[in-house]
Amino acid sequence: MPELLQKIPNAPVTWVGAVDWNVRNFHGYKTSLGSSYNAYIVEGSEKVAVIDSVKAPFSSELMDKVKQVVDPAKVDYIVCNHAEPDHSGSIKDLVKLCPNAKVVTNNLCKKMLGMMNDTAEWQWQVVRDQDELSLGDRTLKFITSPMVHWPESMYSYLVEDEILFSMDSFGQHFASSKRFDTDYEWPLLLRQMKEYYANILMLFGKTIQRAVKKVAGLPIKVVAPAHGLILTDRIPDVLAKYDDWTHLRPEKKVVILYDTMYDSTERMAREIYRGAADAGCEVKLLRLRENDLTKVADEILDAAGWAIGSATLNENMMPTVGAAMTYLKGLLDPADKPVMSFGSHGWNGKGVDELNKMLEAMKANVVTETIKSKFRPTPEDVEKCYQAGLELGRKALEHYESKHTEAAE
Ligand SMILES: Cc1cc2nc3c(=O)[nH]c(=O)nc-3n(C[C@H](O)[C@H](O)[C@H](O)COP(=O)(O)O)c2cc1C
Repeated sequence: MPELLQKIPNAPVTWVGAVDWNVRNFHGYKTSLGSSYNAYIVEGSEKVAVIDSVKAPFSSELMDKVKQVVDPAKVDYIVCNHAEPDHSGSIKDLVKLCPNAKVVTNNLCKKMLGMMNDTAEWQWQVVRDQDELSLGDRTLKFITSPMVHWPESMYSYLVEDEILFSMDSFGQHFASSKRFDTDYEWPLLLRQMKEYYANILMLFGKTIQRAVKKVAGLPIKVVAPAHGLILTDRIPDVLAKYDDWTHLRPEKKVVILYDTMYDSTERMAREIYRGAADAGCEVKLLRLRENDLTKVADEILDAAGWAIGSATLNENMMPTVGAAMTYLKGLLDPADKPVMSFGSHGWNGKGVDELNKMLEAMKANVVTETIKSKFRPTPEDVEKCYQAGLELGRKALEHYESKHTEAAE
């Protein structure tokens, strides 16, 4: 498919990745617009490097594209920035296709690739932070970026053309025949980038801040991530958004997550909604039966506060609520956003008790007493929910102020 080879303008770099039009579930993440696995060829005057590879089912596509750009025997280096199989899954085939190529990566990534592949025959060039590799008239520089997204993650930087190969950071799950941010309106790019950040990177805010600081002094004309569109025009906008997201700097927004069997918990959720809205917050009400975890993470990322409610089912919370809590426990650390819990039960209310144990385990910032109702909420329960919503809304606004004041200092 030669039409899908795309060059980065004014640079000896060709995109040779694969577009995954049909993926709708990426280890649980609902990828409504599909994705892409981006790989690149850099042609220096003396040496040629392939940067990253694609998910194994797309391997033959990558091999065909590499052959269209260069004689595989003339590929000197295969750079691996991240060992996750969606980017490293075809390295084994590249190694076979390019008999003279060394796999260039850091020591930890080398070890991980060894645990995922039979690497006995691979030739290696192990690099460290800030090492440079000459391709003749071009230079690749390697910048380690641990925990963006795994411990072995690193950036590659093409010095002369000022291109940062940013691996998972600044990526988006976005299938397209177009390759650049200039091909789309900002709101769509932003939506895909935020959803990706929330679901893949939210836990790594601090390590991403460190990595961004490490490359902040470099001139960067192009950010070429391992998923989605390549950034040329929108780099400052994206960096500003990453600054907000990595600091979990919220909007004035409260998100209420809940599930219900016979609507009593929903009645409570609606009253909390009324209270938080009266406090001055935008409020989102998400019933977890209908809203997937991808949406939950996306909404929580920029929430200043949240509430979580469940009916009691068989002495536990509802499974949809348990799934949301498990997902959020992984993504929210520290869980300093103000939160409250609530729910309806018939006789022992163990569902909300279990929910509270999970809030405790995630060291959540619980700001109101739990509200439990027996079957249908009484007028007193309804009033309690309204007041708790009001309080949650106020705490959320305080949280918003403190996060934005921190930023201004
Ligand atoms: C299948 C089933 C299992 C239940 N298990 C429990 C239970 O273990 N403990 C309890 O207190 N209530 C239990 N209940 C009662 C519900 O929690 C109660 O009806 C509650 O009001 C439901 O809230 P909802 O209207 O938000 O769905 C159960 C109800 C159903 C239908």
